[in-house]
Parts: sequence; C-alpha cells; structure tokens
Amino acid sequence: MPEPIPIIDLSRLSAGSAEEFDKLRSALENWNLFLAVGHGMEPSFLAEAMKATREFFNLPIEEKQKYSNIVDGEKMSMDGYGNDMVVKENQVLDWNDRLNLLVEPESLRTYRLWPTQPPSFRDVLSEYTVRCKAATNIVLRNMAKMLNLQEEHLVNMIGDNSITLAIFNYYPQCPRPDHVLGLKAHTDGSIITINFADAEGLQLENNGVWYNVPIVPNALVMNIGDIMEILSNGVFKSLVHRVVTNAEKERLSVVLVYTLELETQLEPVSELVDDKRPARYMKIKLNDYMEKFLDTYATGTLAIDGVKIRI
Ligand SMILES: O=C(O)CCC(=O)C(=O)O
Ligand SMILES: [Fe+2]
Repeated sequence: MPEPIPIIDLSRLSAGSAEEFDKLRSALENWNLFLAVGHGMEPSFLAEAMKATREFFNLPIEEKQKYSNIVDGEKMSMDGYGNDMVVKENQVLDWNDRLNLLVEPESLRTYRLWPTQPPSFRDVLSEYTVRCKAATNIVLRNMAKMLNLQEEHLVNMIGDNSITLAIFNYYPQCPRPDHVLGLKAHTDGSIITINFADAEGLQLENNGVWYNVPIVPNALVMNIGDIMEILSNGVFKSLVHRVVTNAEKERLSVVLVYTLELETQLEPVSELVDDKRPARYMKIKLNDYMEKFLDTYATGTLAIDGVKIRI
C-alpha cells in the first residue's frame, strides 16, 4: 500500500517551504495527483460554487436544454449542456450529465450558453476561474522548479489565448453501480486539472490498482494531464482516473481544465530533451491532439498512448 494521497498546503508552497515542495514532488511522482488546501478560497465561496452548480442541475430539463451543446439539431459543440458526443458504434457511455463552458480566454466565452439560473451562476463561475488560476500558478511555478526550468516557464506558456474549460458533472443515483461508471477511465487533455466534488466517487489508477480519492472538506483535487506529460518529456505523468456510480447518492463535481492555445505545437520543452533523454512524444498541434482525444475517449482508449515514441 503506497503512502496516503498527500494534502499540499499551497500557501506554504508559495511562502517557499522546502518541506512542502518535497511533499508536492513526492505526491506528483507517486500519485500524479494531490489534494490542495491553503488555496485562498473561503469555504463559504466554495459552498456557493457548489450550490450554484446544484441549482443548475436541479432545473427542469426544458430549462437546461436552453443551453444545449447541440448545434443545428445534430453537431455537438465543445460548449454547452448535454452528454458526450456519440461518435462510435461501440462507444461506452457514461452515467452523467454535463455542462461544459469555455471560461478562458474571455473573448471566446459563449455567454448565450452560460446559465442565467441560478442568477449567481455567472458571477460565481467568473470568480472561481480567477481564483483557481492563482492556485494553479503556484503549482506550475513549483513544477517548473522540479524540472529545473525558470520558475515562470510553465506559467508563461499559458498565454492570453490559452483555453480553459469548466466542466460541471452531475452523476445521478444509479440503480446498478456494478454495471456502469459515472465516467470511464481516462486521462485529461490538460496541463493540469482542478476538481472540486461534493462526494467520493473519483478513483485513480496507480500501478494497476484503483484507489478512492478521499473527500477532504474544502480541499481541491489537482491532477496532471496529458499536456504536462508531453511538455515535461514524461517526467510528470498524466493521471488515469474514473468516477464510480452510487446507488444511494447523487454527486456533483466542478472541474477546470487548463490547456494552451489551440495552435500550439505540443512537444517536450527543449530544455528537457537531450541525447541522454530524447523526445518521448511526437510533435502535434493541440487542435489535432484534441480531436484525437475526443475520438479515443469515446472508445475508452488513451490519446497520450498514440503520441508516445517507443524508444
Ligand atoms: O467528477 C469527477 O470527480 C471527475 C471528473 C473528470 O474526471 C472530468 O471531468 O474529466
Ligand atoms: Fe477527468
């Protein structure tokens, strides 16, 4: 049994604590994930964000459909309310209901798809976006140090046009939790992902074993995504995770997925490639990677496996 999933205090990290830095390093090495406290968001603010999410999903279906992700009756857009795009005959569907909203860059927000009910939803999401960014930047500065890069290297890669997606997940009670997953096993197409959930259900894979990610009040779950694995030339690994269903309880999660500009050529940072450690991932435009990502997600395979260079 490995050590328990570590809880990292971001305020200690930003104050330069060497002990917290080592703890974060070991969390990332052993789990590809950690729980973050000291992120500066008051419990009352997090409760408000969760309440707004719950109130949205509690709306009548006709109300939620106003934000549907279906364009012209058939195509699905990245933004909006609805389930996964069904793109394959053999697709395994998830037991969940989702709302996806692009939150950054602000110029690309589709406010038409931002719920007006509950009335607090928009403001809470805008504030949540700003406050999570501060938490993410603390972690990215420390991860850059671990890679022997300049402290701002990763923070600076997230430019003004980088895409951040908010994903609101609702998992209804499920009569047969032994038969269906809330979300099938996957990695995130992110640099880093921040997840705030109201109940257990998230599981991570570590050396072929599934572990429950505990709920620690007011802690955020932060995990490594595919983009970070590629940028770091495999030093950091993208987290394989899934969500199980529950017969008695419904569950909600609010997830922020940080990516780059869609035109970015994804490849390992040049400082991390040399003769001793050649590039382990193929070069690919983020846009193209995202397309592969949706395709592989649908069939339950991993996009990251498709860009690994076998050495
Ligand atoms: O609901 C959760 O806790 C996880 C959601 C997730 O993994 C995702 O939206 O990518
Ligand atoms: Fe995920």
